[in-house]
This record gives sequence, C-alpha cells and structure tokens, in this order.
Amino acid sequence: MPRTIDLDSYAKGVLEGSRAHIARAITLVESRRADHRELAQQLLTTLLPHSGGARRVGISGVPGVGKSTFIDALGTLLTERGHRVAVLAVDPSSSRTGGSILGDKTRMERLAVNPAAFVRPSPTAGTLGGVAKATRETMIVMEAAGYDVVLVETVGVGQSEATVAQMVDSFLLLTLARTGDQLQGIKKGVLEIADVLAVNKADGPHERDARSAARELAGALRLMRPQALGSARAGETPLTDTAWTPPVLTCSGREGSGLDEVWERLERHRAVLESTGELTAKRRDQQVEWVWSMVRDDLLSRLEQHQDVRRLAPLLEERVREGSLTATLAAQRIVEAFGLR
Ligand SMILES: Nc1nc2c(ncn2[C@@H]2O[C@H](COP(=O)(O)OP(=O)(O)OP(=O)(O)O)[C@@H](O)[C@H]2O)c(=O)[nH]1
Repeated sequence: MPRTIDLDSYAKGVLEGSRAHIARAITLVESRRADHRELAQQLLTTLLPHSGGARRVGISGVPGVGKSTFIDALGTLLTERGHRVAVLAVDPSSSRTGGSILGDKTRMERLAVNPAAFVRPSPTAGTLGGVAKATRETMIVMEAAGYDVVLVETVGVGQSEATVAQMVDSFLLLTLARTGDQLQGIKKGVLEIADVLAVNKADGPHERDARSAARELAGALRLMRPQALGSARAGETPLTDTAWTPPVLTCSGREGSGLDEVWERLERHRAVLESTGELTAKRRDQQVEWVWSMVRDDLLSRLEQHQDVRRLAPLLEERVREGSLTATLAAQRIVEAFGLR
C-alpha cells in the first residue's frame, strides 16, 4: 500500500473499472490499520451510491463437491453472455490455517485470466465477523466498478453459510448424490437457507444416481419446508421466501451441463423477490442486521480483551467446572466486571 493514499484517484479508478485500482481499494478495505479503516470508510461512502446493482448469489457446498470447477464454468458462461462477474469468498478457516481454502485463483483457471471476471480469495481478517465485513465491503467496491454478478463462495464451516446468506439475494447449495441416511448428513440449517439446490457431478456413470438423489432431496425438502415457515413467530421474517419453493436440479460443473438451468432458477428466484417487494426489504434488513452483527463482534472482542474480565474468567470457569458456581451467576459476574470500567 502506498504511503499517501489519494482517495479521489482510488474512487475514480474503481468507477472506471480499473483492475489495479479495484485491487488497491480492496487491500485498503481489508486493512486492519486504524488510519486505513478510516480512509476505507470514506472511500466506501463515495462508492456506496454506485453500488447495489449486482445479482448477489451465495454458493456453498462441502469440500470436494466441486465448487471451484462449478464457479469457473458458471462464471465463464455468464461472461460469455456479457455479464461482468466477481467471485468473492468467505472462508473463516483461512485465518486459522493461514492459507485460504476458497477463492484461490489457481482453482478457477478460466475465470482467473478472464478480463470480464475478478476472483478474490477470502480475506484472512481473523474472526468470521471480520472476514464477512471485508467481503461485504469488497462487494460494494465490485458493484461500483460495474460487476453485475457477485458470486460469494463459502465452505460449510460453522456459521459461514448463515453469514453469507445475510449478504446475498439468493443462495445456491451444491450437493452430491446422496440417498436415505446420507441425506441426514446435510445440515438442516443450510437446507433452510438454500433457495436453489443442485446435485453436482451429474455426469457419466453418476448421472442416474444424481437424478434420483435430486428427487429424494426434493421430497425431503417438501416435508421440511412447511415446518420452517410455520415455526416463524408472528412478526418474524420467515426463514424461507413465501412465494418460492426451492427447486432441486442436477448439473455437472465439469461438463457444463445444467448450469443454464441453475442460473435461470436463480434469476427466477430474484424476480420473485423483486415482484413481491421482498428484495428491497431483504437488502434493507440485511444492512440493519449487519450493523448489529458488527456491534456484537466489537463488544465481544472488547469484553474478551478487558483486563478485569481476563483476570476473573479463568477463576469463574474453574468454579463452574467444579460445580461450586452456577453458569448464570458466572455469566453475570463477567458482564459486571466488564461494566465496571
Ligand atoms: N465427475 C465430476 N467431477 C468433478 C466435477 N466438478 C469437480 N469434479 C472433481 O471433484 C474434485 C473437487 O473439485 P473442485 O472443483 O476442486 O471442488 P471444491 O468443492 O472446490 O473442492 P474443495 O476445494 O475441496 O472445496 C476434483 O477432483 C474435480 O476434478 C463434475 O462436475 N463432475
């Protein structure tokens, strides 16, 4: 990063779609230095009115499901149709291992050299909250630069799928041919947030299995979805979009088959959201929820670093372990210790 940062030239470069400026803007957005953070917020404030124009799609699936191959093929297809495609990633494991599982350029060979595409590996900014914040802000940069499709890839670790669902319009779950008991292995939470599902690697000898797995999964979803809707209390946003039944498709990233239909369904999902006014509401709610998630992250990290809390916590934990203090009282003391300063 240069010593002095000319924000006007950064903003102008991004709006003109200059790759060098986009890269610099993202580096600024990802920086954890206090002065950079302030500059990043100024830059984002300038770019914000130019953002919001992209179709935002989250893509998830267990390691090995074929995400890279799929995104490489889908992204290429979309650029051929005149779209400009940004691929971002949310991979909280990258901060632990020091290496990113997702978004590695070499994993998407065609897109990495495609002038209409921009592939950005997951930021390694510590917590899931930190990674998600950088990715959300990078999304603003990419949209301001004229990318009209943003694909946010995530690996199904912990809360990462739910976090990505909070920043996209539609969520695609890639899965493999599984039947019966194996279906149980798919996390229920991710089935609830998926808007489109696709059984990948439906090619060669696997094609038939993939089709029957898709039918079975569709059946399982039908049993599950009404419950998800019914369980939302009055006044709460239901977990699923009211006018939408998630389709289960088959595709092959390697052969490029079925990708057309997957995209078409994602487009249709967005059209339904738009026609019911849910898209605008969803994006607004996401912004508000983002505010609170940052507040929670910030408070938690302050609490964890608070001197009195750090001193007290091990003693309280020990007493809870040996059963001489209730969990409730321990929690109260920690919060009190935080509040005294
Ligand atoms: N038969 C078949 N194999 C595929 C397909 N897509 C990917 N593969 C293979 O599956 C393996 C994983 O593919 P990737 O695209 O790297 O999958 P990924 O989900 O990104 O994997 P991780 O990087 O582990 O998360 C590779 O050996 C691919 O060659 C497909 O559509 N059909």
